[in-house]
Amino acid sequence: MSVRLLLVGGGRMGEALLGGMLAAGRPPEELAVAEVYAPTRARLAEQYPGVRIVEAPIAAEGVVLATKPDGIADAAEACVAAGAQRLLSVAAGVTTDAIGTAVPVVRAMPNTPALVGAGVTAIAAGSSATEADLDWAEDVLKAVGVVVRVKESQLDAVTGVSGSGPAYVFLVAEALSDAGVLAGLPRELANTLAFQTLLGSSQLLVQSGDGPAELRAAVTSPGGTTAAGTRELERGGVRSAFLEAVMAATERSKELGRA
Ligand SMILES: NC(=O)C1=CN([C@@H]2O[C@H](COP(=O)(O)OP(=O)(O)OC[C@H]3O[C@@H](n4cnc5c(N)ncnc54)[C@H](O)[C@@H]3O)[C@@H](O)[C@H]2O)C=CC1
Ligand SMILES: O=C(O)[C@@H]1CCC=N1
Repeated sequence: MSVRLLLVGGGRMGEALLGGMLAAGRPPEELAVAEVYAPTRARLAEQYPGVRIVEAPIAAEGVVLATKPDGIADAAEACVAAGAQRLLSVAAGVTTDAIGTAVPVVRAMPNTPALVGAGVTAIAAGSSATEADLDWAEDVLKAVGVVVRVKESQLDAVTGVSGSGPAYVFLVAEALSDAGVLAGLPRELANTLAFQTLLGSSQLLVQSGDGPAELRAAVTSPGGTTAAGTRELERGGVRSAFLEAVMAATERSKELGRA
């Protein structure tokens, strides 16, 4: 009997999607994971009871391909040979043309906050994928966060912003906490202040409808502490560092697609 959804690759992204879908209430019996690495299979089996954990692809109505970019085309072929009806690839850079299987392919770029239901995923249809395939992909992914539809040509830039984005935010979290310690606070307190500030600021940004410049102005009293701190961030080139980081990640995504 074929499974509803097979995840191929139970690594960091595959597990974020798996954990997020289960937390959102998807029944474990509908899900399977194909993972080549035995210790990972053992860990997943223990952590996610009810989910079928296998070594190689099995027949599935739909498949999420979450192996490394250079293994995606082979994994796709193996899934189609096993009876997959449609594929959703989350690999950075690899185009749907390069995957080029006999079944429809949707390409997506999710991010790891999917694990806590707060991901954002952009999806794009390959040439043989229909609106119904995009609806299917959106249905799978909306359980773990916001889903947006883009042109496939935009996915490298999406990767630079939101696929890799959590790593930039975690770096900011580390730096803000380290700065608190430098200013004399105990680590645990600095972590609480830094992490909750990131969470609260993100919620305010998304929920208030105000733009970041407006919200930043509301924190910045004339001649006050924030203006003094912001001047140092600008002096350190933080804005330009973000521009360069996203451009470098976008370019790297394109390179992965050419490899
Ligand atoms: N980690 C992230 O934040 C994101 C990753 N991605 C994409 O997700 C994919 C996976 O990335 P990660 O999870 O970070 O890598 P990872 O290395 O943590 O996971 C890959 C997993 O696939 C397994 N694997 C390799 N070949 C396989 C095969 N033929 N069949 C079954 N399992 C196989 C590996 O043993 C490993 O557990 C990549 O293509 C990446 O571009 C996309 C968005 C975000
Ligand atoms: O670093 C990477 O290549 C993957 C794709 C986006 C996030 N992680």
